[in-house]
Amino acid sequence: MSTPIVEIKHLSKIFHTLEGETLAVKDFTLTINQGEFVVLVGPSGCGKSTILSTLAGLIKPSEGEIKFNPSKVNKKPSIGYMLQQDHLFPWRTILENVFLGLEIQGNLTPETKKRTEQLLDMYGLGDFKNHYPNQLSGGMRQRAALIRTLAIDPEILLLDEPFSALDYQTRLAVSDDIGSIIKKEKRTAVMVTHDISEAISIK
Ligand SMILES: Nc1ncnc2c1ncn2[C@@H]1O[C@H](COP(=O)(O)OP(=O)(O)OP(=O)(O)O)[C@@H](O)[C@H]1O
Repeated sequence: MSTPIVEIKHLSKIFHTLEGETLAVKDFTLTINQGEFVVLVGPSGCGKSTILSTLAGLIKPSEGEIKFNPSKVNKKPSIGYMLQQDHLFPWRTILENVFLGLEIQGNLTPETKKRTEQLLDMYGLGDFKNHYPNQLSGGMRQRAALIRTLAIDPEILLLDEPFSALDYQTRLAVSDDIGSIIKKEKRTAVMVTHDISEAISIK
């Protein structure tokens, strides 16, 4: 049976700026089940990033509510957020980059190090762990960015147009690649994109 991990109910968000008000999201409702891969597709400016930022807790809804783990008395799951650019630090090796989230959490232990190195090996970056980001292709860097996000063991992955910095052909190959990693790791994921072919290639 499918277990809901997030319930978004009647979410609306209005941004107030000096120029006026922008209704970024209007009455959005969605239930996401454990292990589900949800892709939200829509044109630029339709409010996709706002939905992700609200899910991540970075901004507050103007109306509506988000319930996490409704069956476990609203326990907030850990969330990993992957952005449009890979944001790997050029002066750190791939290994040092994928350890970053764990370091920030103060959770870089022999066990978490080992698990992260296993992810690099499993997903074809084991031979590149001592390379620097500029020595890797765009697709490999994006894979490294995903492994950095997975290293902190998030219950929900949020992906904001994670392939938009890549050229078209690489984008389709990498989205397929990243989609299968996320499924293999049995993660719940929410991805937003304006590109319908990208959404379809995540099968
Ligand atoms: N912090 C903010 N302050 C004011 N307006 C904002 C803010 N963030 C987003 N908006 C506005 O809200 C609307 C939705 O933006 P959002 O970034 O969520 O859309 P999007 O679908 O993710 O588009 P894109 O793919 O271009 O990022 C846009 O009109 C945008 O200008």
